[in-house]
Amino acid sequence: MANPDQTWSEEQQRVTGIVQEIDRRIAKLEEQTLDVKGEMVDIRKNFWDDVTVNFEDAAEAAETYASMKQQAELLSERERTHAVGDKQLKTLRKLKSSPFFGRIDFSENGEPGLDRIYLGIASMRDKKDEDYLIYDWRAPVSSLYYDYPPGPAEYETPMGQIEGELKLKRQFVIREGEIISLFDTGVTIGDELLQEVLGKQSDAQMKSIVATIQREQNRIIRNERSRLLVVQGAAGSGKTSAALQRVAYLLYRYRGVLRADQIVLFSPNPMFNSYVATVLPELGEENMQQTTFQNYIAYRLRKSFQVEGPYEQLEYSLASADEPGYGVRMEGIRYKASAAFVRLMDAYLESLRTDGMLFRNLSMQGEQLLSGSAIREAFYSLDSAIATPNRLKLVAEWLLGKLKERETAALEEEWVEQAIELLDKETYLKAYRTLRKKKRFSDSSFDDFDMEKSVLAEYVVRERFKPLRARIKKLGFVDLRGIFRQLLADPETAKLYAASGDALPSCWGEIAHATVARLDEGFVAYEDATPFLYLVERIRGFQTNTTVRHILMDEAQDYTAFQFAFMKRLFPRAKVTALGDLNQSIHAHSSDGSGGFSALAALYDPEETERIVLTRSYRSTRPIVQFTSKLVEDGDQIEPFNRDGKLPVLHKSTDEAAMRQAIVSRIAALQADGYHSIAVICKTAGESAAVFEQLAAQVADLALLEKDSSEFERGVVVIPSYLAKGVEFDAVLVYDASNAYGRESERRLFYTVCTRAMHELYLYTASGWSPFITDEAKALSVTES
Ligand SMILES: Nc1ncnc2c1ncn2[C@@H]1O[C@H](COP(=O)(O)OP(=O)(O)OP(=O)(O)O)[C@@H](O)[C@H]1O
Repeated sequence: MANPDQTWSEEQQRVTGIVQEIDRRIAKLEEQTLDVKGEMVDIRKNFWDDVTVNFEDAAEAAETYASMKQQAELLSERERTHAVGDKQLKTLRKLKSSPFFGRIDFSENGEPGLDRIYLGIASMRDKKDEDYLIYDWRAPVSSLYYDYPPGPAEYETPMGQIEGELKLKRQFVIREGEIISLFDTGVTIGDELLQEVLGKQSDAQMKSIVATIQREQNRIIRNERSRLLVVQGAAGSGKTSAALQRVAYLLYRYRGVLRADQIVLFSPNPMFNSYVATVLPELGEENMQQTTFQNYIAYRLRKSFQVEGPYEQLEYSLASADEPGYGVRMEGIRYKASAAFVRLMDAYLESLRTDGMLFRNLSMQGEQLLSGSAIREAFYSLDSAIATPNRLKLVAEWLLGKLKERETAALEEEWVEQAIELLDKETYLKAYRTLRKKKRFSDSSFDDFDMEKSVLAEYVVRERFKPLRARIKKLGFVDLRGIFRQLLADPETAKLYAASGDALPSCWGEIAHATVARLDEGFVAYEDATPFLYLVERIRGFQTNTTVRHILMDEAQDYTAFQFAFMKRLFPRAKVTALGDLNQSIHAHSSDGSGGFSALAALYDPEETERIVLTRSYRSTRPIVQFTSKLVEDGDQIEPFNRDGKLPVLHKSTDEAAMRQAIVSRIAALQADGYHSIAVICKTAGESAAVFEQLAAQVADLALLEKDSSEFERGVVVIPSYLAKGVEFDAVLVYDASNAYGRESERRLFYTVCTRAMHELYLYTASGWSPFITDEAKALSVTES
């Protein structure tokens, strides 16, 4: 920096100038929006005064309708203008506090002069609307800021590559229109600002990282080429942050074409949704749709079955090791998640083209109209080259024809007359109106007794057959549960469809038997839910969603090969961003690697697939990252961001009561140090509830987080291990870090738990230590008792 004081004062002058301009615009916009608001209120208040209501004849009614429509359009146009003004106001108010966070000076090859570019959360032009005072961080030129140190640099624009030299890169922290700090940076985004941001205490809400996006993260954010973008990133490497910034980028890049509701973020649980909900609004964008895969499954199956959720399955896998059938179920969970099972199911579905479809009898009030085997015959008499869903549609049409014949015959039946007599006045009138609408008769002809009778008979019969008609239209005559069950009822059946080289688990017979028993009780275990739904959709025709253009799957390591295959079919037009960390795979199905990203990548053309690896971890202090990276096998690849802090503490107590007491004292000490977000992480929900009970009396405002909690709370919480995924706390206290985390399948869960800590990490035991805390890890921590 040439002369730091002078630089500072020049930059401050610029800030002040921009703030004045923003003030002017805010005042003008406020006035305008107030006017529009007034007009809206007026229109609403006087809506009916300005509409001439007259329904005397058709012409008058048409005029009334036209004038109502005009008023409504005027109102919605005003509402739109108001919403746009409101959005602009919000952005301006944000810019007012901190107009920009970065500056780059760029000299384009072959062009005279130097472009001085200031970056902020939105663009703003000068008074004359000629030059940019601030560039949006998502503008093409802004990527220079994230991608290059001073020196040769280039960026992509829709018109092609621009090359040149970056002469200066400067960072700012500006609050309430005052520059708090300012520094020129040599490398990528300077450590100073990151130190400051990361050193802060955690919030109940995730924050935007717009000012400090790292180069690798920028590649994720701005990626446009790939159909599938896979991000493998260490714990705390900013996967979720990058995903949210990516949504904001896409909304900017494709503004006018892409709407926020065409982007879906699949997150691990409802609480996580609340945790990330403010990032986009903070950037002046609308939130994308957010959901969980479980939500979708439950929505589709809950009418017919009791469906298990992923966390119930997890609880079982963590807490039921002593129950009979545990080993078999765990093996079943692993196998049913695998790509091998997708292949088996595909082969089975293919075989149904020529044999094996099951149909229900079509009956109504005790009368069988058609037997399942007759329907089956009709199905298989159709050309097997026609896809199953289309064949079913043809069968449905045929059935509707049969139904029509049956309805005609029914018109003469005795029950019809009785039913007509029992019609109440309202139904009678309804029948009259419906038929009049269809112009079956005039007012006078309704007096005709025979006509009336025949019309009412038709009505009565149609009503009686209505549910059956609806069932046929919805293909309810296909015995989907039976078809799924058939694959399992005889364990030998599956062997016919397993691809060569794909062995069935050795205990397949027991797995199949247990699955059938559950199905017969109307219960669908979580591991069966996606395969069953896959079968349903493949047979009936996938209910695809073609409006969604982007899906982002956070914690993607927890999805099964089956779920990936399902999602691809469900959103055929969507690009996919899958973000995960194989070291944090916590579901039992992941232990054979089948839930990993290879299953996902196999679904897409390698040409359209890109993979980005993030190894730098930002969340935790260096001592915590160094400690936690010793808990997993390939941990030495994880690079800590250089932020200092205390060594993790291993606290050993003589018994559980002493352990709880130590935890209570630690919470008090952490609070005295000014930490607000503190988590006691237990292994299971059951243990969390018990620990909460015991601690609640001694820790003020202690909260228990459960799988259905929808808000991520700040403060002191007790939380089960798997729910802490994706979120972070100032300090983490791991309850019972003993052999309770002992099985190899629990290693990643243990790693996930410990990596939730930003500033301080404490592990407690009243017996021995978990085998995952190796001597190397112990050497990187402090032991106390
Ligand atoms: N470029 C960055 N600038 C500032 N903070 C960052 C940056 N990248 C990540 N962080 C911070 O690091 C923390 C972890 O980020 P995030 O939760 O996105 O990581 P993750 O990879 O999704 O983690 P995990 O897999 O462990 O859930 C957050 O507090 C986030 O704000």
